This record gives sequence, C-alpha cells and structure tokens, in this order.
Amino acid sequence: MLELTIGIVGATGVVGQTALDILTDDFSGFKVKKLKLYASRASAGKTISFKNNKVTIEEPSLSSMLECNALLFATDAAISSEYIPKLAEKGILCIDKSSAFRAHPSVPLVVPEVNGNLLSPENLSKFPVVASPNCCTIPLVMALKPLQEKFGLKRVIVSTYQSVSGAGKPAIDILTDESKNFFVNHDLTCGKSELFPKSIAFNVMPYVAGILENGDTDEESKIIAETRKILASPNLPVAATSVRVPTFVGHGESVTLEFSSKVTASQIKEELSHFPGICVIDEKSMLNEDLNHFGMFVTPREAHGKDEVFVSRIRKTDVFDNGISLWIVSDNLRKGAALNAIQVINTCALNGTIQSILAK
Ligand SMILES: NC(=O)C1=CN([C@@H]2O[C@H](COP(=O)(O)OP(=O)(O)OC[C@H]3O[C@@H](n4cnc5c(N)ncnc54)[C@H](OP(=O)(O)O)[C@@H]3O)[C@@H](O)[C@H]2O)C=CC1
Ligand SMILES: N[C@@H](CC(=O)OP(=O)(O)O)C(=O)O
Repeated sequence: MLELTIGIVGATGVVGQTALDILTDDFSGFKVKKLKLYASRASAGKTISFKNNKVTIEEPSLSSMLECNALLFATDAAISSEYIPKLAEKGILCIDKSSAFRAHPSVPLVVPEVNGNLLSPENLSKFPVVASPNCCTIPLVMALKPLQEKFGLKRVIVSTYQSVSGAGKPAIDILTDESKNFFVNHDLTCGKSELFPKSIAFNVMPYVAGILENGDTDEESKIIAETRKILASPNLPVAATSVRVPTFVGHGESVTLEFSSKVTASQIKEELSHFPGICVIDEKSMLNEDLNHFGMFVTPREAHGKDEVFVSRIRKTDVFDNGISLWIVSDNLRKGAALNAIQVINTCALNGTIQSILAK
C-alpha cells in the first residue's frame, strides 16, 4: 500500500476538520504515513489529535510543505494562488478546494465518479494540480452525468438552498449568535456581518457571495461555469439561483432539466440509482434499510455526515417537452468539499498517477 505524507492547509476550518475526520478512515489506494497541518498564525503551535498522535499546526511555509507528497488546500484562494504553483513546480500533488484554479484551462476540475479519467499521469505529470469544484456543483454534476449520457441534456435550471457552513466556521457562529439573540433577547432586528449582508437567522437570502456585472452572484456564475467544464459542454444552457438558508450543514438543490429524448421519472430513477455515490430515496425506492427513516425525501440534516449525494422528488414536468424536476441534497463539507478532494488523492494513488509524479 502506498504510504504518503499528506498536508492539509486550513486544517482548523470546517473543510479541514472534515478532511481530518475522513482521513481516519481506511482508503483502498493509500495510507497516511505522516500528516502535516497548516493554518493561520493564530492557530500555529496548537495541536490537533490524529489517530492518537498529536500534530502541531504550522503556519504555511514552502520548506515545510515540500516534505509532503500531496497537499489539500482548504483555505482562501489567495493562499492557494501563492503556494500551489511553487509546489507543483517541485512535483508535489496539490488538490485545491478553493476556486483559485477551477477555471484554469490546464487544471482538471474533478469529481472522481464523473470525470476521474482526467486524473491520469499524462494530465498531471507537468503541473500536478487538481481543482475540486464548488460544493453545489459537485452534487449537481453527479446527478447530471448519467442522465446526460443516457438521455442527452438540453437545459438545466437550479435553485440552491445553502447551509451557513458553506461560508466557513465564522458563519456557523453568526447563525448561532443571531438565533440565541432572538430566543434570549427577543431581538430579530436585521443583522449584518462581513459574511452575510442581512440577518440569516429565521430568514433566507438570495445572495451567496458578491454580485457580478451581469446580475448573477459569484456563486451562481461558478455553478454555471463549473458544470459546463466538468460535463465538457461549454454551451449547455444553465440558470442558477443561489439562496443561503438558516441550516448548519447540507446543501439542497431544486433542479429542473430538459432532455433531448423522451424520458419517464422511473427511467431517471433507474439511471441514477446505478451511479456510484448517488442514493435515490424517493417514494418506494427505500432500498437501504438504514435510510428507511428518511421516508420519501432527504433533508440537509439527514445528509449531514453522509457521503452520498441523495436524490428525491423525481417527477415529470410539462414546462419542457422532455422535462424532469428533482431534489438533490448532500453534505457540503464531505462530498461537497473534503471527501471529494480525498477521493481525488485515492484515485491518483490507485491509477499510479502519484507514483509517476513521485518518480520524477
Ligand atoms: N465550507 C464549504 O462548504 C466549502 C468550502 N470550500 C472552500 O474551501 C476553503 C476553506 O473553506 P472553509 O473550511 O469553509 O473555511 P473556514 O473559514 O472554516 O476555514 C478557513 C481555514 O483557513 C485558515 N487560514 C486563514 N488564513 C490563513 C493563512 N494566512 N494561512 C494559513 N491558513 C489560513 C484558517 O485558519 P485559522 O483557524 O487559524 O484562522 C482555517 O483553517 C475555501 O476556499 C472555500 O471556498 C469549497 C467547497 C465547500
Ligand atoms: N460558496 C459556497 C462554498 C463553496 O463551495 O465556495 P467556493 O466555490 O468559493 O469554494 C457556500 O458558501 O456555500
């Protein structure tokens, strides 16, 4: 079994912490020989327990990161932009959870179940950088890929219901504090913070990140561009509306699709239920006994802590000739972020890509 020194940059954040949790599991392609953890100056020197060992958090530095075989970046895009090109030049595999390299033409944007074929030694030996998509894009393309192949995809309309953990650790504190303020002080005045322009407790906000010139938010434009890139369909019509809701973990997506060929709801269920990583929980399709309590549909709270992308409420719509609507939900910190990135490392270990990068 390949033994790797893995680095996590942003180890104290919600994605970094989830990555640490996932790395305690066994993977089929690699073992963690050594773990190196990085965070801001405020956290440097503190320790984090990993498999009964204490690991001291460091501030990022090139000399320390060069001891790693693979690094997972789970911090601001600016930090990824600063370190990743230098590390890649030295032949270190970098998986970036930020948006810094997602649109880069020579960086693969990968969801292993969907386009893991891009993680080849040929693609990664020159510039060993892989971008992991936005946390709404990942579950969306997981559901779209098998349907695109089988029925031909003509149009995608998606509205998201994004939990506050999508905006990081401080956003969880904001929702907690605003909710407490309401219950303790009966105060529901409109709050405002660096992360949310209006109060998020007991509210919903059609705004995730900044507004662009064309009226879309940054989040919406990422979902559109990343979906097209991953599905290799640069002209696919995609409309996205991103909404922040007062839940802690788990992003939901209401999706309406138009297909080129005739399709029924049961055909869609059939296709989705065979795709790795997808779990269809819809009406009578409660195949997994452990999930029976989910009933007819899955909510963000039920998806929290789970690896699957859940699909429910699959039904025909007559707004298009061959139209289908459905509901998707997944844990934004696991498949939407940390798990996807670790699956990239595992795929690169199983297919020999890491070995060929290390041999250079
Ligand atoms: N949350 C989500 O659902 C998803 C997030 N992402 C992306 O993942 C990345 C991380 O997000 P998230 O975990 O939510 O964010 P958090 O705010 O929870 O965590 C940020 C992390 O970055 C660290 N950090 C801040 N400044 C520095 C610095 N100068 N040097 C080193 N580390 C630093 C923080 O350390 P400290 O604790 O010391 O401040 C912390 O570990 C972002 O790019 C985000 O866009 C992608 C998909 C989903
Ligand atoms: N912006 C997402 C989280 C995410 O995926 O961000 P980014 O695309 O910047 O990595 C949210 O707040 O829910």
